[in-house]
Amino acid sequence: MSATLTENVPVQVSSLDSSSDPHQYDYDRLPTYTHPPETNEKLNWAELVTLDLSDYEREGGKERLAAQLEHAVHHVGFFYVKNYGLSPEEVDQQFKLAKSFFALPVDEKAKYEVDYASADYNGWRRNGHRKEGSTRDNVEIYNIPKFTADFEGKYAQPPLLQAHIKDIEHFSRTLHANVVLPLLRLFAIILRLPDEDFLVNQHTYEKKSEDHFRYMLYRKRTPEEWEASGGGVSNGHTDLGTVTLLFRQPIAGLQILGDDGNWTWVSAQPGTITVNLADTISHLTGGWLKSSVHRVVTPPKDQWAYDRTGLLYFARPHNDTVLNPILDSPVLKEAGVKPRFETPVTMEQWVKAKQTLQLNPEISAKRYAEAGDGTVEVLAGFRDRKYKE
Ligand SMILES: O=C(O)CCC(=O)C(=O)O
Ligand SMILES: [Fe+2]
Repeated sequence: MSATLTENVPVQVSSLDSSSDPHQYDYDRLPTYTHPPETNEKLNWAELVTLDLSDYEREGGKERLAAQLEHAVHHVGFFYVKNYGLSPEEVDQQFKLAKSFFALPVDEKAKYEVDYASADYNGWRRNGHRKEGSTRDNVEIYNIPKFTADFEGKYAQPPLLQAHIKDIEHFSRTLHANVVLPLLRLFAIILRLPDEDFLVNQHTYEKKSEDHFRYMLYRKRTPEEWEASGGGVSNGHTDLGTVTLLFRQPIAGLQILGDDGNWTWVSAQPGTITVNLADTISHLTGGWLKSSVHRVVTPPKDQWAYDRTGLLYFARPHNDTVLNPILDSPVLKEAGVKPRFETPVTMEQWVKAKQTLQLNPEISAKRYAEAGDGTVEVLAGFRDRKYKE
């Protein structure tokens, strides 16, 4: 079924066919991407803070932003950022590439299919991989690793993306430099760490880590298909890394589970990226920074006829980071946080354990069934659980 790429064997990166038109993938020759209209339905929207990152470099800016963020990262796990240093044109180009990539024939995309069994998520994840109600999921994913020596030559890109690889690299690196690293300094300020760069030093771009940039497509469905999917497009989950960045797109669907047990909808704020905290930053703070439970559900009816296209960036610490609570934070000391694993676990082990469950629904189902209490041991005594309605 899948044409997987073998790790460690350098793959010849495909170049444009010399006989073909070298301009065939120019942005102005690709199909246009326009955001679908927003819903008119009244939904129970989450109230989230918005950080203006242009304040970051100003005198006292970091402290102002940290104060604004403190409640959100401890209790909510979700917020927005704006003014992150990429132009609307650059963002639109990436939406265009996402749309064009998913429009490629299945056989073409299958050449880049992920290696599910090895829990290697870079490449294309096909739709229909997971059961959903009485049907199967309709979500496609394309993951691109960091642009560093560790990944060079390991993942071939289709000619469409290869033609724009410099822009994709610039986009990914900018998100890391302009959003991920500043946020990590704000977290350090909130945790009152003596070294503001403590977390930054565990997340440098050049050292090996499993950060990745993602195109995602939730394909539109017929009313019958939406009914059959049973309402839950993705199950409630926490992301496995440090933070996840989600570009604004207007199809409602993303929901957050609040402390009060209620799900609220995340709205599409113009010019923003939605950020959610994920498991690793929670492990590093013994649960003090909140890895938020979220899910994507069937959109409101007035949006059923549209595809939902996602651009995401997943930030993660270096693979050799040990996921124990940071020792020199007065905030964590006061809170008395404890390690979340029975024995020390590295990021590399954590990624493998969690991705094995995420990429292999049958393994996940079997292990949940064995536990029998709605939970599963991911690794070293740390358990994930199912989140129901
Ligand atoms: O598409 C979204 O809004 C969220 C996707 C998500 O939760 C994920 O990919 O982990
Ligand atoms: Fe997620």
